[in-house]
Amino acid sequence: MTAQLNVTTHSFTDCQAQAVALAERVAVRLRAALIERGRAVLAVSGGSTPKEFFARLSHAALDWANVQVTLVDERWVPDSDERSNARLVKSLLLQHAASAAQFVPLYTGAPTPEQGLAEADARIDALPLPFDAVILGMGDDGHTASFFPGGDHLAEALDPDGRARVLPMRAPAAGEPRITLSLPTVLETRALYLLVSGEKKRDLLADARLGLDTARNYPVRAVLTQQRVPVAVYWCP
Ligand SMILES: O=C1O[C@H](COP(=O)(O)O)[C@@H](O)[C@H](O)[C@H]1O
Repeated sequence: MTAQLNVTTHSFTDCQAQAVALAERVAVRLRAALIERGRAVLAVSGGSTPKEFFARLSHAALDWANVQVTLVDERWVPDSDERSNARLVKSLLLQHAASAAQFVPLYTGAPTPEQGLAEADARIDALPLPFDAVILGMGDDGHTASFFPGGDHLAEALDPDGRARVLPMRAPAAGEPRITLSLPTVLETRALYLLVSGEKKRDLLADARLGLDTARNYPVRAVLTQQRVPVAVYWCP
């Protein structure tokens, strides 16, 4: 018998509505965590898709001083670089009400992610996991976090029983070297969201979920088929 897949999809007619809905959902999650535990932990992706979501969430009325925000993955560049995911988060999410949040970067300033790994690992280890919410994105090649097709640490990163919290990642399509939370770390969360836009990504997700043809090998399939945490896909055209 095939196990029931753990994925629900929320489709929106436009991307503003998607961003508003996800920001409201995540704010509810963070507020609940603040009431229950006095603190909240959020991990977000970079790239271009979450911009509007970040802008919306930055205005959420909640006790941001007790919220820690980190990244699902990072390009190994300083935040002065336009490719930096930390730069994106600082410029769009950690603004307005959310400027009081504590940001925990993955980039350490070491020359390579391999050399910065121990420090990045210690930063994640110091967080009061599980995360209250993790926001994933997805590239056109089926990568999510920095789980890139052909990545040098892909198998280790996707190992459901792997012990590494963070891993370096180098891949032909990744551009610069990366650092990424491993799949088990991504799944150590009370809520998991996958924020995507466009018909191409919608079709890619459907193929990956079903394991059709080449989509069988898309790294995002590991997230869609795991049974640890329900996945809520937020999609807009
Ligand atoms: O490189 C990255 O790409 C993915 C997807 O980005 P998008 O531009 O297609 O939205 C992102 O989720 C990841 O965090 C980032 O490092």
